[in-house]
Amino acid sequence: MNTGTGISDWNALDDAQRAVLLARPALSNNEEIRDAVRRIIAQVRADGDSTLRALTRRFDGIEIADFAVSAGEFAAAERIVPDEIKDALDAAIRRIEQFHRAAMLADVRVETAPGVVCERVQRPIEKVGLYVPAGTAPLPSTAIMLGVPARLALCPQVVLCTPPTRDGGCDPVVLVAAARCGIRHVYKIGGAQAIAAMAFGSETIPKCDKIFGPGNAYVTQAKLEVAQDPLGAAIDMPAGPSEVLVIADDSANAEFVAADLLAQAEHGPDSQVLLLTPSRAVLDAVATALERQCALLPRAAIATAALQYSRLILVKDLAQACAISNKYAPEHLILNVREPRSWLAKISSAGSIFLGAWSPESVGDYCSGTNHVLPTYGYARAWSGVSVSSFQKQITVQELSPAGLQAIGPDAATLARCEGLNGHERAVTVRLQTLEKNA
Ligand SMILES: NC(=O)c1ccc[n+]([C@@H]2O[C@H](COP(=O)([O-])OP(=O)(O)OC[C@H]3O[C@@H](n4cnc5c(N)ncnc54)[C@H](O)[C@@H]3O)[C@@H](O)[C@H]2O)c1
Ligand SMILES: N[C@H](CO)Cc1c[nH]c[nH+]1
Ligand SMILES: [Zn+2]
Repeated sequence: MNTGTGISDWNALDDAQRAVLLARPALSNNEEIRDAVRRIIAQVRADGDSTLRALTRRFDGIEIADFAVSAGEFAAAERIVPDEIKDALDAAIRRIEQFHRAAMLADVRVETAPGVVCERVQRPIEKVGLYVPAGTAPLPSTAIMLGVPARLALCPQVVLCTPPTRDGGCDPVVLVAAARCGIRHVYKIGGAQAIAAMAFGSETIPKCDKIFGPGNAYVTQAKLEVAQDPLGAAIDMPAGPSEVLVIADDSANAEFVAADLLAQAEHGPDSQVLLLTPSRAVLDAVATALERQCALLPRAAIATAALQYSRLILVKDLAQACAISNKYAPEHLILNVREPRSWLAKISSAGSIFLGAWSPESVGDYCSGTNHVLPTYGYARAWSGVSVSSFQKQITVQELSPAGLQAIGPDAATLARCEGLNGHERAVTVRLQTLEKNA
């Protein structure tokens, strides 16, 4: 099988060629996707459930009478799913919960001047909507990556949407995973239409304040669209087609590197995987291993399609590799090099980092404890992956005693005067004068 993955020498390319090399595949037909998604959102807003049924017929080829998963379906899922899978889910949930709990933001209380107390408290987002992809494969792991932090944040209303199975049901492992996270409101609906339903509500699907979760280019575009609408919903981040960038030195095992690249390539034809290495021998060995390993995968056709957008790049040294990686800002970065931790400080943009030969990206996808819902498309330059704080609002509080106001009020009055905002100034001075009179 020809995976079609070309090898490029970074230092033999001009800036335009380098930009092409680092371009994301899904953005090339973005306008078409955006227009299609806008039409879907407008239809769902206008006609609710009846449009959701029509779109599910069109895009998923399924006739759905009731989107809501019944108690009977949850019970059947519990019976069908083998213990081995339940045990692995439970172990993954334990580790994800352990890490996410430890990483929760603490409340803050600081006295910034005598009698002036500033605080930060946290409150859960009331109504959250979780999207669990299931186009090419149902991803129960995404249900726990979203369900665990939602539960730790104590969100009162959690709904989950996921595309229907071919027989009009819901993937049983997704249901078991959802139930283990305390989620009972699950709807069989996928794609941009699911995002529109959670953002604006329909007869069946409740409107949510914030929508979480990854998905294909349609899902991601829909999230971006509803986030811009004041009547829509906030979103966690644009978490689109999966990406991995591997930086390898000459100590790297080419079989490991190829396996890591294919693990993300198999997600979808628009996944993107990159290798940066100063070792020509590693590049050649990985190219050969990719061909051989890809042919063995049940999803070889998908992985092969993704490899068309993928890059094997020869670089001058590891410092140059880190600089290119920061520019690309990958969803996942694997540092398969001799002393990986010594390079960590050089990395400024990545969704999640995997250090050393024994840290495959797959463990982050399932069960190491970190979250796998991460920014793609280069959004890792400014966005972070999902955490408990994604499900919370941080609210600041301040409380001043009379002495506190006397201590800082004059500064506020001076700055208000400087901005020509006399109303602001008066709100302070009227109190200071009262205190003086009563002194
Ligand atoms: N960034 C992350 O954190 C992260 C995590 C997990 C998965 N992912 C990515 O999520 C994606 C999952 O994609 P998927 O397709 O398997 O599942 P999906 O659930 O995102 O999308 C499937 C839905 O897309 C809709 N659809 C299909 N064709 C359409 C069309 N032509 N027009 C409009 N809508 C259409 C259908 O309604 C279908 O239900 C993959 O790209 C994977 O790489 C990303
Ligand atoms: N790699 C995906 C995020 O890009 C997450 C995932 C789920 N299942 C397997 N992988
Ligand atoms: Zn994955």
